[in-house]
Amino acid sequence: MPNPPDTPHTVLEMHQVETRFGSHVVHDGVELEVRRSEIFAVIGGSGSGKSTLLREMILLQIPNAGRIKVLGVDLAHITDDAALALRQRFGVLFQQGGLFGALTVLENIGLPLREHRHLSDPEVDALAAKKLAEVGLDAAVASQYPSELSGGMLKRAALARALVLEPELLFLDEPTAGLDPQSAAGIDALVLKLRQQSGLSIVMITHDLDLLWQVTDRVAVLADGKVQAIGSMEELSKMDNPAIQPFFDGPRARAAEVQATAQPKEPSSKPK
Ligand SMILES: Nc1ncnc2c1ncn2[C@@H]1O[C@H](COP(=O)(O)OP(=O)(O)OP(=O)(O)O)[C@@H](O)[C@H]1O
Repeated sequence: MPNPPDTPHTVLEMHQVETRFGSHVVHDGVELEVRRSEIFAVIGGSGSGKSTLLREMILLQIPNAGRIKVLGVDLAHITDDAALALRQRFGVLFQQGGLFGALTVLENIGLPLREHRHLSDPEVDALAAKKLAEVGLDAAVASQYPSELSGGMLKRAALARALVLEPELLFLDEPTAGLDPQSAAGIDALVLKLRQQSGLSIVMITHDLDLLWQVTDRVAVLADGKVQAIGSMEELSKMDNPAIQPFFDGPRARAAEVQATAQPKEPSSKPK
C-alpha cells in the first residue's frame, strides 16, 4: 500500500534502548524500526524483556537510556499534553482485555469516544456499534456484559475499543493467548483484515507460532538484551543463529511453518 505523501514511512523507532531493574540489565541497546502498514512482532524467550519493551512503546515505562519515537514523536521529555495527544493516535489490546465488568460491551467500546471526543450519546453508540460489527461481533453482543462473553469474543470487544478512535498504530499483547485454536485462527484473520482495510500498522508480542507465520511481515528476535535479528518468519527460519533456532525447532513450530507455507496470507471472509 503506497504511503500518503505526508506520512512518514517509519511509525516506531527504538535506538540504543537500555533498561535496568537494579543491577538486572534487561535491554542493552535495543534497535528496531517498524514501517507504516506493516504487521511487526517481537518474540523472545521468557524474561527476555518483550513486555517491558511494549510498555516503553506505549508510554507506560521510561527506559534508562536510548531514544524512542512513536508516530514521529520523540518520547524523551514528552509533555503531558503531547502524551495525551499521542495516546489517542495508537490503540492497545492488553492481554487481559481490560474491559470494565460493570459496563456493557457497547459502553466499553464507546468509552474512549466519551473521554476524548465531543459527541452526543447516540453518536457514540453508533460509532461503537460500527466497530462491534467491524471486529465480527453480532449486534446482540452490544448489550451483554464482559462476563457473558467467550474468550474470543472478549478479545474482539477489547479490540473494538482499541480501534474506536481510529488509531494509526495498534499494539497487541499476546492477542491469542488463552484462546482455543478456532478462536485464535479467527483473530489471525481479523488482524489481517484490519491491516488490509485501513493500512493500520500493527506491533505485537506473541508466542503463537501460527499467528507469527500467518500474519506477520517482519519479526524481531529479542535475546541477551538485544534484537538479534529482524526478518520475515521465512527469512528467520533459514538463519543459522542459536538465539533464533529455538523458535523454529520442534513439532509445533514445524507444523505452523508447513501450514503457513501451504496457504497464502489472506483473511478468511467470515472470522470466527
Ligand atoms: N517492575 C519490575 N521490577 C523488577 N524487575 C522487572 C520489572 N518488570 C520486569 N522485570 C524483569 O525484567 C525481565 C524482563 O521482563 P518482561 O516481562 O519484559 O519479559 P518478557 O519477555 O515479556 O517475559 P514473558 O514472556 O515471560 O512474559 C524479567 O527478568 C522480569 O523479572
